[in-house]
Amino acid sequence: MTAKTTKAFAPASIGNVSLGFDLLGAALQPIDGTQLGDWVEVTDASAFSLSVDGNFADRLPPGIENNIVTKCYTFFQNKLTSIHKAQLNVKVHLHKALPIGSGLGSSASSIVAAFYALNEHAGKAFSEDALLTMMGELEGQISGSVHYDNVAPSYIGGLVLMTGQASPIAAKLPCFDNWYWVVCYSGITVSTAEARRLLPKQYALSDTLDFGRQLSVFVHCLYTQNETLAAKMMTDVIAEQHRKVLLPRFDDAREACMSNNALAFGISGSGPTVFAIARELDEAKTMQAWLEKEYIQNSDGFSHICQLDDKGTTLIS
Ligand SMILES: Nc1ncnc2c1ncn2[C@@H]1O[C@H](COP(=O)(O)OP(=O)(O)O)[C@@H](O)[C@H]1O
Ligand SMILES: N[C@@H](CCOP(=O)(O)O)C(=O)O
Repeated sequence: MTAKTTKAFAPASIGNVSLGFDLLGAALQPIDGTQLGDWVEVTDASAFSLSVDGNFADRLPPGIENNIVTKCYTFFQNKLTSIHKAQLNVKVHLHKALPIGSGLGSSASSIVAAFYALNEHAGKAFSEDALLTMMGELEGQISGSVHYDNVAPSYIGGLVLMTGQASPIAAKLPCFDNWYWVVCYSGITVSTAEARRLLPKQYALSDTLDFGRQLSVFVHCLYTQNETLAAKMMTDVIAEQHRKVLLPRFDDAREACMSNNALAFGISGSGPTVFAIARELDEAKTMQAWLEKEYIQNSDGFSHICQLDDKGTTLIS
């Protein structure tokens, strides 16, 4: 008899989306069909083990105990035992396709794929919010504080707003179906935890007023489909000015994309990936060509033209 196997794919994501620090995130699907994200496979076995492959597997910390997927398994198993008095005897395989410290929600993608596959394998033992809480907890262990703006979109798909409540933790928003999201990973590494330490502990009242105004007007625009006003709200008063020092050629990249009709441009998560929004595919291609030539720093870098991935995490075969 063949052992039961469950395999889940979790897409890359843009945290913050410029105007929603820790509160807004978007899941990505390259338009050329590339699978931009990690997958995790769980198979019945007598004892836990973790194997890893994929383009960025060799950049993971050595030792399976240091891989976030092992920590996900332990965390899930403890919850399963304490709440359902059950045991999940499995081996786990991680396909690491997303570069680490890239600003594309790399750790989130591994975490989400792992929890999703474990939960499906355990017969959907936990609800969506219970599982999302676990994902946020593990993401917090990596970055130093719990934030859902990568795990939530990677899990449920689309453009997602965090509620700050235990249930629902996240709400999917409408967006503009015609938008192309051009992402470019420069190839260097930025630690999310370190990029968070760069931020001030307190902000000026004027910045907090701008933050609240921008996010609320943006959400209004999504529901009224006012693309022009929505795009005007997409600037970052919280993180960009403090983090862009870590990103060589960030200002040049903004200038190049905006002068090619980008609706918005910003840092994806904590960077170094940047994103630009284009209304037309030929404009997206022009921005991508510039970013590939000028923003990428080494052979690890890449760029994709994406749309929002509305499905989020899915089972794959
Ligand atoms: N499966 C994994 N995927 C990504 N990072 C992992 C994984 N397991 C452990 N790590 C560690 O977690 C940290 C992730 O760093 P972080 O800057 O948060 O990356 P990202 O922003 O790409 O999620 C790194 O220190 C990395 O070595
Ligand atoms: N809101 C977080 C998002 C981090 O995203 P990542 O992809 O860089 O891990 C932050 O800005 O710190």
